[in-house]
Amino acid sequence: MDLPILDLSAANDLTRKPELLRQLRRALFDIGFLYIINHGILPSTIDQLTDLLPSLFALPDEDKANLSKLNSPHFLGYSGYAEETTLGKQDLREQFDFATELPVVYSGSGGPTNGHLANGSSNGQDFSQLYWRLRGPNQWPNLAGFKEAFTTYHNAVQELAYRFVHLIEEAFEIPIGTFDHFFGFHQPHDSPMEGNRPDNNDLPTFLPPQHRINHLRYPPSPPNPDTDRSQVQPQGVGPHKDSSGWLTFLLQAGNNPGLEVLSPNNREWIPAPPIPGTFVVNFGNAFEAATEGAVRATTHRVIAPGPGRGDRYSIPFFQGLPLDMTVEEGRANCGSGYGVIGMLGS
Ligand SMILES: O=C(O)CCC(=O)C(=O)O
Ligand SMILES: [Fe+2]
Repeated sequence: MDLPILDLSAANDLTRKPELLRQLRRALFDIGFLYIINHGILPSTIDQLTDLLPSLFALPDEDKANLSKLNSPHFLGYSGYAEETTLGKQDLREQFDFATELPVVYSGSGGPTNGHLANGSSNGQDFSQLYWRLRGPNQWPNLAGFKEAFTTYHNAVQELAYRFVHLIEEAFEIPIGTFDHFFGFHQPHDSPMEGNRPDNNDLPTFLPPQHRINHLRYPPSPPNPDTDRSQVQPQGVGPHKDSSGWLTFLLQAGNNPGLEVLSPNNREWIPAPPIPGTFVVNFGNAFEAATEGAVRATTHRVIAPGPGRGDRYSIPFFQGLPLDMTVEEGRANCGSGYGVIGMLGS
């Protein structure tokens, strides 16, 4: 089984669009993983960021320590090689985690005053729940051009993500813009795209969410005479579903393979090698919950490069959701309001 490759240029061509939407429906319900090509992001936007990855990871240890995620209540920053684990086993990668640059809103102990954003504005919202601590600014590395390259990339993938959510709505045959309010767009005209949801008046309002963008380096594993079979395939990151976010847009930078996707019958690992000009798209746990399992948050893993290979770099963009949104609110939009996605998938 190969993963489908969807050509997003068909979205602008009325003769090709129906087939694109059919492919998208199949991909959503069958495997939950796909590639997109002709996605509209400029190669220069991608290259400016990926060209900086070797220098980012070559920063002195002291700089990395200063940027440690442990310094950040928002869990943004650096974590060192093999410091994180999946299923009790070390992930053989190091990473810098960044996110949409946003001010602190948390108003519990140590945060700004209840109901006031850190920039002084008040919207009457209660930000005392601990989960609001997750929202806040980045720790920026001292690396010329990085913040600018990151910000340009962030904005471009955010726009792609919202455009892609609209395509999913079309594939589900629910009104375009149904999910817009998850992303802080309260009226269709707030949306960067022309959403046409009929009636938004009764919907809860949310702050625009924070997207998280991890920058990952998987170094080649050293030659290992160990006969332990678990060492034969070094764990870059162990089998998991994406927990933070709605959709994931993964950029595999360079040509080092390693990503594998669990097949629908849970019996085999399907390789998802880098394909130039593409992103890999998959769905997070929240999407699975909101569609009551109709769209799967598919398990995947990364095998770290073997001895003698180069570093593998990748950049997953986890599309954020409002921290105060409940599963019921997610479901209400997928189900009773506009058509039952659970039934579409069955
Ligand atoms: O590095 C990759 O290709 C995938 C990483 C991943 O699945 C994750 O960080 O959630
Ligand atoms: Fe993942």
